[in-house]
Amino acid sequence: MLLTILRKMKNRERLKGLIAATFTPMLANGEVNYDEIGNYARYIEKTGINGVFVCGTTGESTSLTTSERKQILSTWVKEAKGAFKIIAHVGSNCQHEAMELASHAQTCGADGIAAIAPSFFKPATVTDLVQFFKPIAASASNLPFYYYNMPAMTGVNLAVDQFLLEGKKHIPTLAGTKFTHNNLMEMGVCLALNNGEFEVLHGYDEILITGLAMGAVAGVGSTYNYIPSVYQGIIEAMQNNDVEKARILQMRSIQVVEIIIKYGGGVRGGKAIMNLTGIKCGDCRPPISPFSEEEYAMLTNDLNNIHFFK
Ligand SMILES: CC(=O)N[C@H](C=O)[C@@H](O)[C@H](O)[C@H](O)CO
Ligand SMILES: CC(=O)C(=O)O
Repeated sequence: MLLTILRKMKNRERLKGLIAATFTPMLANGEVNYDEIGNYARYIEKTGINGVFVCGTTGESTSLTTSERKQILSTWVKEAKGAFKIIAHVGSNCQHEAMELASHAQTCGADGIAAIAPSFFKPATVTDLVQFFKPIAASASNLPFYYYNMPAMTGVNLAVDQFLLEGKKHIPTLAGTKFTHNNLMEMGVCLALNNGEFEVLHGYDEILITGLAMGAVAGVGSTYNYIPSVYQGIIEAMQNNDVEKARILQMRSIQVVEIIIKYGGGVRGGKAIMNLTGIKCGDCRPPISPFSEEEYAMLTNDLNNIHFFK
């Protein structure tokens, strides 16, 4: 059994390119708009994005019930029809809920799972974190497991390289980390471990160029949803050693990120941009406030000023 898992993990396909962190479409009454996921999936397929990261930060997982998270994931799997990869975020402050989500992700046909650190009661040590994740990963024993590292949101800033090394001893499916942090030294150390044993998925879109420079080959991001060609261009330019071109494109992404920050960040501002680009994502759930008509007008104006729609 363990040997089979280890063999499968060794031969697994590594993630490459852009993985869009999906927004969760919502109706005016605050319910999840499952019907829109089909349009969303066809849009993703058209853009050439390599995969989606479902119900992460951008998908407002912490504002969803476990049963909603399951239904959102199943809908994505159904609508993707195998055209792109599906990584299910199963993290929760409640280990048992995360285990339930992980087991569901495997049953419904996701390609991998990821989990963020618990952030109310925080793990004090790397060992605590490994022990927290162990049964979660084991609940989807055929799927690669990624540790979603995001200290700015969780307040958990344990050494990721140590987590990977210690985690591997207890979590046979541990594939790597989704690294949403500005500590590029730590990122480099993770990438270099055991001659590149672990996948390190780049986190912050506005500095994708730096992650690629360190050696990352895949990224998970919210703005990939609406400016995929900018990031596809950055990846291509870096592959061609055209740093200057990559930098120009990265500055383009920064212009857009500056605007979303003005409107409350990647989740709130990003969801509003999705609405403007034609995928009906609606508003966020409380405590993130709804977007007013005035704000939509201001946002459109800001985006026009940087020729976003061209
Ligand atoms: C908080 C959050 O959603 N982080 C995302 C993923 O790591 C990023 O894609 C950011 O949204 C993006 O880099 C804009 O800051
Ligand atoms: C961006 C990202 O990784 C998330 O939404 O979780």
